[in-house]
This record gives sequence, C-alpha cells and structure tokens, in this order.
Amino acid sequence: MCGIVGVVSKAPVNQLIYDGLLLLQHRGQDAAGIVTQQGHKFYMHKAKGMVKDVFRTRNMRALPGNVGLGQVRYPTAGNAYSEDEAQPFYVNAPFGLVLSHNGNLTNAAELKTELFNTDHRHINTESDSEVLLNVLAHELEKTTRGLSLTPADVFAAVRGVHKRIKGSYAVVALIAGHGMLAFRDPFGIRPLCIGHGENEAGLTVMVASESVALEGTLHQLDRDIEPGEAVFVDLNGVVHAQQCAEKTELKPCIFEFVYLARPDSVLDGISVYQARLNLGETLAKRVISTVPPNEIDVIIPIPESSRPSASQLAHLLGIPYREGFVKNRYVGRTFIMPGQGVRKKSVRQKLNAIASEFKGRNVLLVDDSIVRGTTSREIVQMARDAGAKKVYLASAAPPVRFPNVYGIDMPTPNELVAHDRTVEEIRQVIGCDALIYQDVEGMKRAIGSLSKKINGFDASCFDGVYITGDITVETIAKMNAQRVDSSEDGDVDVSRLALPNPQE
Ligand SMILES: O=P(O)(O)OC[C@H]1O[C@H](OP(=O)(O)OP(=O)(O)O)[C@H](O)[C@@H]1O
Ligand SMILES: NC(=O)CC[C@H](N)C(=O)O
Ligand SMILES: [Mg+2]
Repeated sequence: MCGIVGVVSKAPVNQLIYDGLLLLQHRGQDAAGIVTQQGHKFYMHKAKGMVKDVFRTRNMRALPGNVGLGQVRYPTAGNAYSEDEAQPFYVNAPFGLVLSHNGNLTNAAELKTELFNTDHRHINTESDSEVLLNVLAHELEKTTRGLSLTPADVFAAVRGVHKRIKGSYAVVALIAGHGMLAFRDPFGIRPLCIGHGENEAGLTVMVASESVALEGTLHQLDRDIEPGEAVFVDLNGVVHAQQCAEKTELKPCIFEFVYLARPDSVLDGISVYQARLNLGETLAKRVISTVPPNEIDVIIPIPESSRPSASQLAHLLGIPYREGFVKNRYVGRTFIMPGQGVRKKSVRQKLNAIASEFKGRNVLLVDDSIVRGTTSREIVQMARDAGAKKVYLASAAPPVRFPNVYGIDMPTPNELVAHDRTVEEIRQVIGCDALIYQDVEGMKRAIGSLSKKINGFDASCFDGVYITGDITVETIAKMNAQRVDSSEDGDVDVSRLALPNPQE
C-alpha cells in the first residue's frame, strides 16, 4: 500500500498536498514525492524517506501552482532501495503526464515487454507504476486527436487501461494543461475517495487514499470512487465521472481494515475503528473457547493497531485492559519497513514493557495480525522477561498463510510464520503458552456486516482466494522473481504453496 493525494484548487496546493501526505504517512515510509503544475509546467520533488525528511522549505518553495498530486511509497514491486522508483512518475507525451499509484499490477512484466515491442515505449525502472503510466499514456494518445482533450477522451483511455492492466490500482494523475484524473480498479481493492473544501480563493477538489487525509486538511468527504470508475476534475474544478470498467464488484482488501488504514478513516462506508472493535468482539468468542477467562489476569494490546480490538475484547470478557507496552512515537511502523533485519531491531526500539504490568500475572497479549511473527516473538519474550507467569497471544486476524500480490509486502510464502504450519507449530515458534486466532469467516462477517454495498473482500493472504481470478502458484513465483529485493527475505520457495481450488 501507498498513500496518494491529488488536488485541484484555486490557491497554491504545495502545503495542502504535504499535509495530506503527512496524514497518510502510515501507508508508506520509504519515499515521498509531490508534483505541482503551474501553466503547462510540472514541478516535482521526490526522494527516499519520510515526508518530513524529504521536503525542506526550499523544496516546498519550488512547488508552485494550484494543481498537484503526491505519494508516500511502501514498495511492493521493483526495487525498494532505488530512489528512481519513488513516485510520482512522469512522461512527456501526450500532453505531459504525471502519475501516482497505490497497488500492484500482476501483469507488469508482460506489459513491459508489450509496451516495448508494440507501443515502442521504454520503461526505465523496475516499477509497475511506471508501466501503468505508460499504458495510460499510450491509451490517451490513441483516443485524442490534436491538442484538445475532452472528459470523454479521458474516459475512453481509462477503459483501454482497464482492459490491459491486471491487479490492484488506485491512481491519481495530472494531464498537463487539462486537469486531474483519478481511477480505481474494477474490484476497488485499494481505497480512493473524493471530497471538497473551500478557501478564500474558492473551491478545492481533493482525492485521497483515506478519508483522514480529507478530514485532517479540513475537506469534506463526498464519496468513495467506485470500483472501475474514473473521475476527471478539470482546471476549473468541475468534476466529471464515469464508470469505465465492463464488470465491477466491490471487494476491497480486508487487510486495510485489519491493519493498513488509520482507525479514524472511513473506507467504502466502513469505519475502520468500528471494524476493529467488531474483530475484538468475534475474537472474544474464540478466546473463551481456548483459555478460561478466569485464567487471564490482564489484557494488553501490542500497540498501535491492535488497540481497538483489544479494548473491545477486554470489555466483553470483563478483564482489565492495561497498557503494558509503551511505544516510542518516533519509530515508524515496523511491518512496512523493508528488510527483516531492520524490522526485528525496530520492534525492540519501538516497544518497551512496563514490568509492573506483567510481574506474576497471566497476560493475554492482543495483536491485530501476525505476519512474519517478528513482533510476536519479541513481544512474548519481553513479557516473560518482565516477569509474566503465563503469556497468551490472540490475533484479531486469522493466520496469514498466503502471499499477497495486490500491494501488501508479503510476497514470499516462506517468510510467513503461518505458512505450512499448524497453529500449534506457530505457537511453538512464537513461544507463547496459548495462541488464539480469529477465523476467516468470523473476520469477514465482523467487517462485512458494516456495509451493504460490499460484495465480499480480497482476503487472499488469509484464504488463498485471489479475486482477480488470474493468480496461480506460477504467477506468484514469477512476480517474486521480478522483485529486485526479494532475496532479502530468503530464497523464494513456492514448492509447498497450494492454493484452494476456486471451484470448491
Ligand atoms: O508479524 P509481524 O511480521 O511482526 O507483523 C505484524 C505486526 O506488524 C504490525 O505492526 P506495526 O509496527 O507495523 O504497526 P502498528 O504500530 O500500527 O501496530 C502489526 O500491527 C503487527 O503488530
Ligand atoms: N504499496 C504500493 O501501493 C506500491 C505501489 C507500487 N507497486 C510500488 O511498488 O511502488
Ligand atoms: Mg502492530
């Protein structure tokens, strides 16, 4: 996942985009970038690092104009360590285009070859997002004649893009001299919403990955962009919208609700906070059937993301909820850091135990999810070192058993602690006295019950069902091999990966 923001305003947008990106920092810590447009010229600054480090005053001053977009990156394709893959990306024709992408294309390699052989376009990085931009550029070129560009031309191009690209994508792009384009894949896997605000100069239209970026910059959330829909905002701030995909179905990524999104965001009509409370509620039933509540003295969340679920769980079981770990607020999210070495070190830097909360007690630790097991292993040991008698661990999400191909960095099965292991085997690896997981159906019900318009979820990392219908073990192996940094997490081994039969 990454965070994306786009704005069409009557006043300078550099600070507004910066503020929006800061509110989406939890979606990507690796690189950040902003492009603005003044007249027909784009001004861009992007680099590796967090928003606050990437943009100095001099960089902000060099971003003039009333239209712009930005991105915070969390790499899921190409090369995590390359500055060249920071977004936005730029191509000069047609018109001049810049683009930011949240998601992951599953056919990027084929498209790259096709772009070169058929469309004669050169891609200069390993990023799937640069591929996406070039497909958009090619489709735009096909639909336009001369220098004029109508919303109908733009929508025709997006229809062409939907036909060629596969995977997940929430996109915001600028077409120089014409306006801002935003669109979402036909399943709405990654989130994207639109809203408006007003300043002294007039109306501002803003699109963003999460509603918190709108609210936090004093904009009003109007709606989510529908799966397959494209929205074109011209330079006067007039919003044109059209459905551009042949078949659509809203099946957002369930991991957004479990971990990725901020709890104060509302995605596709669902409050992320409420989703996490509901997960705590269903988890309570699973806890009762595994550990008698009278054997638990205290419930302790593993900060940050598990807090709502843990508090609801404690409330329902009638067990005290205590803060046993203090988070160093200056350390970022560990799961989205690239590289296992840095993730492991960061858990200890990030969380520290308050010994008196553990000493002589049976504690139930609660996390939102257990992925590589890095956090759980360290935390369980810290609880023991702090004097806990028994350390139980509950996860508000089910075991993460399958790689994710839609924009979450869990590409290789063998890095997942739950891959090819029973719950008892996972418990032994983590070293806790009991391990309680949410079940897949319970998770889907807990979150799905909050919306009438959702047709299901992409829950592939939990159930192995890839909703785009084109993912096989071979595709996963191929995508892994294309990741420049995949060797970081060990050799890619899919020999023991079995996906459920979609017919069943
Ligand atoms: O099993 P693992 O591979 O360790 O991954 C899972 C952990 O990573 C995340 O925390 P993170 O520190 O990224 O963010 P948070 O502060 O929002 O909880 C998540 O909330 C779990 O605690
Ligand atoms: N997590 C994301 O959305 C990443 C976007 C793109 N696939 C990249 O790696 O840069
Ligand atoms: Mg966490």
